[in-house]
Amino acid sequence: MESLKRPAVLILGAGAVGLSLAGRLSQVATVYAACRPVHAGAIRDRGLVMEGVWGDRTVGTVACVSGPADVPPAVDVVVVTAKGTGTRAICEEYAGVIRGRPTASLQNGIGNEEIIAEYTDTVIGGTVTTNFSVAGPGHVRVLSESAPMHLGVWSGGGGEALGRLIGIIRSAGIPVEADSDIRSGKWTKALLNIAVNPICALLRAPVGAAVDEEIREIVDGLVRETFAVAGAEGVRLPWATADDYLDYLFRVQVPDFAAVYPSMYHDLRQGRRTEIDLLNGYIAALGERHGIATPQNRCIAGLVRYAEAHPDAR
Ligand SMILES: NC(=O)C1=CN([C@@H]2O[C@H](COP(=O)(O)OP(=O)(O)OC[C@H]3O[C@@H](n4cnc5c(N)ncnc54)[C@H](OP(=O)(O)O)[C@@H]3O)[C@@H](O)[C@H]2O)C=CC1
Ligand SMILES: CC(C)(CO)C(=O)C(=O)O
Repeated sequence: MESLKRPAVLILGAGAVGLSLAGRLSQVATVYAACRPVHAGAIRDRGLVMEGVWGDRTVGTVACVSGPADVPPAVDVVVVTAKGTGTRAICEEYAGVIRGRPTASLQNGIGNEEIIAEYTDTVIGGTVTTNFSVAGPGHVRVLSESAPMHLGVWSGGGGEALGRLIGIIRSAGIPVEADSDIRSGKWTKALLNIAVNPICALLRAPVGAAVDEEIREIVDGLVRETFAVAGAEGVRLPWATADDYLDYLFRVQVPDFAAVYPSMYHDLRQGRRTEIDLLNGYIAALGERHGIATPQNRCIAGLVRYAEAHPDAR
């Protein structure tokens, strides 16, 4: 007989994405969120405040954890939403919890699932094409949503776990689809981040800045180089050519996110390391390996690294 137990989800690295997800999933699951004390304190005091397209509400049922000792054995599935710069550290910290449990990543960039796979057999890759930000302690804002979440088995026999996780997310009312080629899915999402995240972070501009004639030419170069590198890596993207993707980017994605700031913008403003080496920096490094010139990605990655290191430049 099917168990009627409420599923239990642990979210590792709960900030803009993870707390928003925790707020929604807590309608249908028991949710534990590993977050920083500033969020945990506010959430314990008055609940998690959510605003935007995922609903305006205060959620009183998210349980914040401050270390693996706080995590109960009943957890069924783990979802990592830390920045890619913190994936290894959080996997190390929660290694005993992750081991033996299906663990999903909703992070941007390339390389997180490989790290998680060092800690558990069943890894689920994922993407989320929605804009989240932290408005204050224990307070998140969800603005534009452009596509359903995508989840797919990365490694291990995770078909059943994938189905369960999709069921939980869908029953919370979040649009989600199974992706039979999540490696390509991660690259597909990365195209958008490569195209707009560093530019908006450096210019302190929302995504709509990409339509400016001068900026559009740079975006064009970043995307063309990424297509060339993806081709050399044997990644199958849903668009046959860079021009086809650029058409989608400027017709759908840029308008959907025109007024909002991407995650890398917040990283630079707050003096945090960015995910540049999982995005444009990764393309530049792979390009070098394949003998493909990636001057635009090298240039933008260098500018972001400089801004990371020099407070006056951000
Ligand atoms: N924001 C967005 O619109 C979107 C973001 N993404 C991706 O999702 C991922 C998360 O992004 P986002 O939510 O914006 O990032 P945030 O920085 O808002 O959230 C991550 C949170 O995890 C915390 N954290 C890191 N390590 C630990 C730890 N060991 N224990 C407890 N807390 C920890 C961070 O704290 P601290 O900062 O102190 O390290 C931070 O509060 C990224 O890969 C991003 O690119 C994907 C789609 C949209
Ligand atoms: C889709 C987008 C641009 C939403 O903000 C994102 O992935 C990010 O901010 O990193």
